Amino acid sequence: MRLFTPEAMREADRKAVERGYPSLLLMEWAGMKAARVYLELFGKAPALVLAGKGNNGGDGLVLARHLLLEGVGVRVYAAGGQTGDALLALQALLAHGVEVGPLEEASFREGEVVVDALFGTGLKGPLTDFYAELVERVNRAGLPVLALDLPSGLPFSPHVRATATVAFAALKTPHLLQREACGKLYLAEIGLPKPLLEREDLPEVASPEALRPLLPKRPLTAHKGSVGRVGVLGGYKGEGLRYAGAPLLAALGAYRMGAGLVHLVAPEGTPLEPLEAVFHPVPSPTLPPLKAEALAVGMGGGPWGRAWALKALEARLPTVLDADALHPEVAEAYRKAGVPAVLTPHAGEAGRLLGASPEEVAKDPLTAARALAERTGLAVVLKGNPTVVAEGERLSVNPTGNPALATGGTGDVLSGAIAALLAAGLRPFDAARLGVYLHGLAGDLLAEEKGVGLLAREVAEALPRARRLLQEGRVSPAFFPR
Ligand SMILES: NC(=O)C1=CN([C@@H]2O[C@H](COP(=O)(O)OP(=O)(O)OC[C@H]3O[C@@H](n4cnc5c(N)ncnc54)[C@H](OP(=O)(O)O)[C@@H]3O)[C@@H](O)[C@H]2O)[C@H](O)CC1
Ligand SMILES: [K+]
Repeated sequence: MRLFTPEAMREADRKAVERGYPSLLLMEWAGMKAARVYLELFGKAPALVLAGKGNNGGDGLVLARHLLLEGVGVRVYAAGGQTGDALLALQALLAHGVEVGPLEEASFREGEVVVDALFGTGLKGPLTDFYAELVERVNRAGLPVLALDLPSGLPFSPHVRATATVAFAALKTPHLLQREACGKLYLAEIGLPKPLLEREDLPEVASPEALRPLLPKRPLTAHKGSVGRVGVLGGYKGEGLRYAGAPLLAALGAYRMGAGLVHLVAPEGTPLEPLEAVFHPVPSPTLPPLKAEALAVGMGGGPWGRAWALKALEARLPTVLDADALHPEVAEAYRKAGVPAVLTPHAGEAGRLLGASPEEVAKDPLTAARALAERTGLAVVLKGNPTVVAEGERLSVNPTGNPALATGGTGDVLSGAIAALLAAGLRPFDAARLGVYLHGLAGDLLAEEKGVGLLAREVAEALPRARRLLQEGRVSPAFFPR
């Protein structure tokens, strides 16, 4: 599944028509599928449909007709000046005897659900005047809002804040970068010829179908030395022990992602946990002899972070570099040595590596992740909402995860988990996108059970469940394709 820009989507639309596909069919499917989502979410609650004059409005007029046929009360207000398919959709609705009022007269009534069909991918700039006010009125009305294709106004402000959004044909960048405005996301297939959606040049949205084949197999003859051993190097012993738990959490993440054995190289005095690890207490950053296929480095390293990373480099093993190991000279040393590595910065750390502010990075994580991958020549996991994985030209946007994961130590668990996948033989880009996906899914499972207040170790503990769901093809998708 690819992440489209609104322009790329319009291009696909245009190409379908060039191939002879009747665009009215696309609109009919879009409106019909959106009506289905409406019924699923809001049952027979009456609808207030607000339709613009373009094709997004046309989708809304189709939806109104399908809701009417299902016995749902509809009040429809539309902009004037429809042409083409949108005009046909209007005529079809009028033929059913539905009154369509001018948008200027739209009013909100208690108990109604607003269908936002004002603007979709055709918006050319921020809304102003009448439409800016209308969008603010929608938001102030306090009614549930179902947005068609995109909450109107995105990617600019002001924009509608929807309860749910039905994306047509493919997800578009605002769906993931401005997810807050979209509410619950649905993806509706509307009959576009498949090849038009296969755009290798666009970022991938990580999907269960794409990731499942990457899961490391575990043969009957497996033993702890054959499924991937991980070395965790981190921690700091200076003014007191700071973040002493970080390397331990990475070790847990590695075990829970299926590592056969985890070596824990940490400062003397670090608690000897988890019991299953092989402990190497050291006075300062060193690389003791250990049998491993991958390393996770830097967690809780404080001022030792750089030293840990440069010592670890001597092993010449695939390595996850996190937190205090994230320095430009470290990245450069790994690139020069040709050692495969995965950098796992958050926006602040990525900003430090790129010479940009955290806000700039967070605003456009796709560009930032790509720039960092290009600059370092390494795989990059840019953690955030959404988390973006980049390597060379490839970009993967992760759909799993939720704000409950914003708690100390979850990043350490992720480092260990990715290292376990590297140790099992996955390439950096694949280990990164699979690790990120499962880590987010583990967080989603927990958030559903417990809400906010998770502990990082619980996220590690939920990894096997997430992995099994993916393995067995039972992940209920973040967006519901239908
Ligand atoms: N993906 C698909 O294959 C299909 C998508 N469909 C739906 O169509 C919309 C896109 O429809 P389009 O007609 O291209 O555009 P919109 O409906 O989003 O909006 C176009 C109108 O908006 C006006 N406009 C543009 N910018 C502004 C602005 N800043 N302020 C006010 N008005 C603005 C524009 O007017 P112009 O006079 O400037 O041209 C248009 O009138 C897509 O999102 C889907 O919902 C199809 O239904 C099925 C196939
Ligand atoms: K809309």
